[in-house]
Amino acid sequence: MAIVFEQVSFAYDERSLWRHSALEEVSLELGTGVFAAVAGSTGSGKSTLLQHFNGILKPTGGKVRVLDFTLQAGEKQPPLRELRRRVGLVFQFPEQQLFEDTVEKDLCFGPLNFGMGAEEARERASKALALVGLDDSFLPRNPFHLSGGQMRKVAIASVLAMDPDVIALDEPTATLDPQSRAELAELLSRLQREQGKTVIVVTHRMEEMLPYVDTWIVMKGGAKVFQGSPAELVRESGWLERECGLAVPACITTWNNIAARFGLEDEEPCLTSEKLAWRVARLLERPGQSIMREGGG
Ligand SMILES: Nc1ncnc2c1ncn2[C@@H]1O[C@H](COP(=O)(O)OP(=O)(O)OP(=O)(O)O)[C@@H](O)[C@H]1O
Repeated sequence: MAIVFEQVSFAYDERSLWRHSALEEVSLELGTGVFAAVAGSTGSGKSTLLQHFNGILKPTGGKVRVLDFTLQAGEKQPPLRELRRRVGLVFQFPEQQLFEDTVEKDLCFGPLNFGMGAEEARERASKALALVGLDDSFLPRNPFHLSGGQMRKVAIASVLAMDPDVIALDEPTATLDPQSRAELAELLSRLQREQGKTVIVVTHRMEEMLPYVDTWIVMKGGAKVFQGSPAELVRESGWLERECGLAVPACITTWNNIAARFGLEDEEPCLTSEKLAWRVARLLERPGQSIMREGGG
């Protein structure tokens, strides 16, 4: 397992009057090499959960195991430097990730900090930049003078430059244009499929990640209320939408309607518009079939 949470609780300002509980006894397991996504309404604890993956936050109750590292409430913490080399975390706001006056320095910071030579660090920087669709002309630029979308891509590249085993990203597609959003989802999927990376994405836009995700986690009020495959998510989507404020993608709702109409509940759901269109076309080829219910409903 890449990540195991055992009854993990976390409270901000734990010892003060302003104590605020953000995670409540969360248990979960994520296998090595999975593509997982974390959904849930605003304030449900997604970012707090993610920040436990590389020790930015440490549990105030329970135990977190990430790769070979264990973070346990009340126990001595493992060396965080090595944990952070192997688990890259892309923050919700790129300004939290970038601090140098050139993109090159920001991208080389991690590799240099972990002992690489200047040339290798620069190669890593250039490669990571290319992965997110930016060329070397960005290297001398000030990251704080870039557009919001470019800045986010640089923040993602700064994590990729470290070549971590686990990549955790907090709403990475926010501020990206539609094409860049699709390219990023595809890139993350490639890193998972071709390089065996474990990828975890916090997202409010479930539809973007639907074709790629193996495991969905849904948070509510600091608790994990759901973990399952895409097919299980589809089956449970009604109450997740009602009870957890989840913005269930239109293709899930459409699939559920089609599955109910044609008795396909046991079939693997079609979760992209292309697959849905193809499946509906096949259904309509059946003799005497119509997509409309009798009476036009
Ligand atoms: N630094 C902090 N100090 C005190 N409380 C905090 C802090 N950061 C977050 N919280 C609180 O912890 C709870 C969980 O916040 P968190 O940011 O993890 O939620 P989230 O699901 O990621 O929300 P969003 O979708 O809006 O980013 C919220 O009630 C939030 O107000």
